[in-house]
Amino acid sequence: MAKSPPSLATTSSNPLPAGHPPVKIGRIGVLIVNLGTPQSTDYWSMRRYLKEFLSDQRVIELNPLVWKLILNLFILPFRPQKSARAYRAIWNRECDESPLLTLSRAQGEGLAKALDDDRLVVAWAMRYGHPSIGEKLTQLQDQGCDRIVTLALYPQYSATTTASVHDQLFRELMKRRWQPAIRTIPPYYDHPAYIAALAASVRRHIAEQGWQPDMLLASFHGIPKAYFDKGDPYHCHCQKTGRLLREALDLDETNFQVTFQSRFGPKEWLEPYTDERLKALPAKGMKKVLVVAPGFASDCVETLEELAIEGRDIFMAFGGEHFSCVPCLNDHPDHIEMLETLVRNEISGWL
Ligand SMILES: C=CC1=C(C)c2cc3[nH]c(cc4nc(cc5[nH]c(cc1n2)c(C)c5CCC(=O)O)C(CCC(=O)O)=C4C)c(C)c3C=C
Ligand SMILES: [Fe+2]
Ligand SMILES: [Fe+2]
Repeated sequence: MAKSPPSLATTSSNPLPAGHPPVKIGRIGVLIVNLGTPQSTDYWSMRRYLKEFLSDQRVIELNPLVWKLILNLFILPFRPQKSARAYRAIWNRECDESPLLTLSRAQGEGLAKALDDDRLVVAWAMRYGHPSIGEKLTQLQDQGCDRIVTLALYPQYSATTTASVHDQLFRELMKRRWQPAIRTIPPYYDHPAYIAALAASVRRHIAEQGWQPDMLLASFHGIPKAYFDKGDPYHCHCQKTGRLLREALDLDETNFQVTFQSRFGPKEWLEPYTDERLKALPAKGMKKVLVVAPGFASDCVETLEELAIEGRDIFMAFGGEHFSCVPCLNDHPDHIEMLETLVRNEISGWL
């Protein structure tokens, strides 16, 4: 049942100097944020996206001047073509957009419907590219939100992702005279509703495909090992999600493993690497493999291409027989309900 905003101060109840724009207050903005994705798969769109992403010092912790040189000389002339091939293989041709964009919109709409309250305004944004955090912040304030709760759609905290979203949010706030009050939702890697939604998605997928896997790999995006050594809690969060999911599915270490994918650059990243594990499993008699990607709130190039296409090719080339990927939680009702629970819990003190 939709409720009215508690107080909406307008020019009639709150006289303002002549020419001052009307002031609306009293609503709560709910801003969900994912990583971002290219607008198109042409060279310049890919390059723009990669440049913004890879210029973030939370993502690449090298000396900024040295990295700028490497990025411009050795990465941006080549990487856009390589990435574009991957994106073309999974592009949503019906809407002519990246799947991550389609799914983020669906999540925003699903959450707005689930919350169904006139005091709340739901928006979705991307850390890199569009729709940006700044654009959405302006829209929320224009709609009378003087309190904003943000939810970075990364269940496991990492400085490379969650902190980067928060950095950008506060960078945007630095430009504003009248800042809203802010709450940021904590990482939810061990939330019972998240684990239950993941476990249900695995069980559903096994029932649909009709074969029992010899091994379930829980593949998370990697980060450089050096970041973990310096104290990033991401690895621990992934391990805890993995253990809770394994327990929820009643599996043990012989048929469930946590692995890390998406290595970028020559340095060491978190191990074990997903592709190396996929190569090794058939020789150990594990020829039926299922992969779930609990760290990704939405299917994206990393799950649809790197796991479902490249991962399958690798596994089959090394003697695998059955391979399948569990879809991410996306806009499934279990996921929307879990996001709704996180938001309601965080804003309960504001209502
Ligand atoms: C040093 C580089 C990278 C770090 C560190 C990193 C961390 C990280 N990323 C995600 C989630 C996603 N990454 C995605 C794509 C992607 N990631 C990197 C590099 C790093 N990521 C690149 C260069 C790309 C682009 C694709 C490519 O060229 O390979 C995506 C998908 C976006 C999409 O459009 O579909 C997601 C999601 C996490 C969770 C994470 C650290 C925990
Ligand atoms: Fe990434
Ligand atoms: Fe990748």
